[in-house]
Amino acid sequence: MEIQSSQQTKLKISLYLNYFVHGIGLIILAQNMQALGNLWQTPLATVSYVISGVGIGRLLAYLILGSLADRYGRKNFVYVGMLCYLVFFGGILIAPNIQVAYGLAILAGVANSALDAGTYPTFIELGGSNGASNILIKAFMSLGEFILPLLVALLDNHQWWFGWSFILAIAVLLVNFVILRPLKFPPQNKIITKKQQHFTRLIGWRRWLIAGCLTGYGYTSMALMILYTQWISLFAAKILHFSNWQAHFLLSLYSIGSISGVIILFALLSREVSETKLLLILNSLSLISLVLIGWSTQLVIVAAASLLFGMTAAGGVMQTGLNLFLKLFPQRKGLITGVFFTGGSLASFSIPLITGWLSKFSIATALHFDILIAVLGLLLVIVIKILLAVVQTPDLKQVRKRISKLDHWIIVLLNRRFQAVKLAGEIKTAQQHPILDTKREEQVLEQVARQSADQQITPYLLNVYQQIMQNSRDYEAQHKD
Ligand SMILES: O=C(O)C(=O)C[C@]1(C(=O)O)C=C[C@@H](O)C=C1
Repeated sequence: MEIQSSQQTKLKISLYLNYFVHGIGLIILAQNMQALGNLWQTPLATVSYVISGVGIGRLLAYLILGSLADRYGRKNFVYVGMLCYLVFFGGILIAPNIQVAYGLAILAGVANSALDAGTYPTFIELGGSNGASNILIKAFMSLGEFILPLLVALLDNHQWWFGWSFILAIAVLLVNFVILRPLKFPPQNKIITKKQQHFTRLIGWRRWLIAGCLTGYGYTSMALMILYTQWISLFAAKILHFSNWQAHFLLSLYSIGSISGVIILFALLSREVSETKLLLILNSLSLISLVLIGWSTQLVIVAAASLLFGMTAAGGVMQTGLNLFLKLFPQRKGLITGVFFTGGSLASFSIPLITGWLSKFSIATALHFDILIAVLGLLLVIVIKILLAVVQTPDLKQVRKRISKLDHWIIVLLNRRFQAVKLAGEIKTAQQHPILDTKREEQVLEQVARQSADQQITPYLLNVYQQIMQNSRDYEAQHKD
């Protein structure tokens, strides 16, 4: 069931459009603090408290929605994300008080989680080159984050209603609903490449360790960016004694670096450059640039290092980590997306708290903490690289141990299946229905084909199931009275 390439392009555009809206959603509350404060008749600090609801929503929803997305289909979750955002953008404009606004902010966090759980796995399942498309998600988010402040300033200059920026987001979402509705998503959970099959040889503690490292990487990769964007301007002004303009310009350089980083990374991943190699290079470079920022006092060096840091730490390196994670665990892509971004959400939540405390010693300490995070991130990537390099074919004894463990579960489940089948047989006898139900058997086989994780295995699974059902019928016939 290949999707036509024109359909694929439409699907990609539609998924990207959502992230343009998401980029707007990320900063729309912060950009309209004054107007919203007036609307709810509350001070700015209270509006800022509402913004924290988004983080809570994400933390609550990522794991739950991620695992559900594996069961109920990607498209439904993209819909849920869009719908939640629609309610958020519309609701904020008419929220009667701060409590309702807080609830809506939580909903924005849920929207974020649902979109991610539906979208990232889909891009991987569309196949193609190394998940390069996932990197462009970052570019569309940046586009939204770039356009919104300009729009807010335009509305403000003309003293027009601030709500128009919310209406823009609603309009894009509505148009996107129309675009998305007829589009087909790729089949879920197929192991596609030879390389991915190679990774299924990774068993036992190594598999768990890699999963742990990649989850940790979800935390460090997000923490790296959050910390820098929060403290760099203050650090430059107070510690390096740069002018106010220079201090803020560092953040702009970081953004320019980030956007060029996305383009470079997209090109490299499209050329099938290995993800682990990229992670290693990018994390080493961001560590070097942070060291330069932390210890140089020269404007030119700090400025160049900020550009490099944006390029390497905020140019899609997080998405690259997730791509790798998804390829290693292709059966539960939704759940993996949820786990990875839960790490990221924990970073967004904890870094402001930790660095707030560190800044009591000095702002330099807060910024230098980013170097520690960069070292940690690099170490995680090195461990991942080593573990993947030593993936070897396990010996016969190990494989058989694994087969025996799996057989144990299969037997438990088959026992339960036969018990249920017996019950079905008793009901059919009572209602005078025949034992054989061809239509039902077709449904069972369809479900097997749909849920199979690997298309190459599907015909064998279908054979096994035909045998199981034949034995079920025999069992039902034997216990008829
Ligand atoms: O669903 C039933 O009616 C069953 O008896 C179970 C079952 C099965 O094994 O799945 C067995 C025989 C029928 O032909 C259809 C399905």
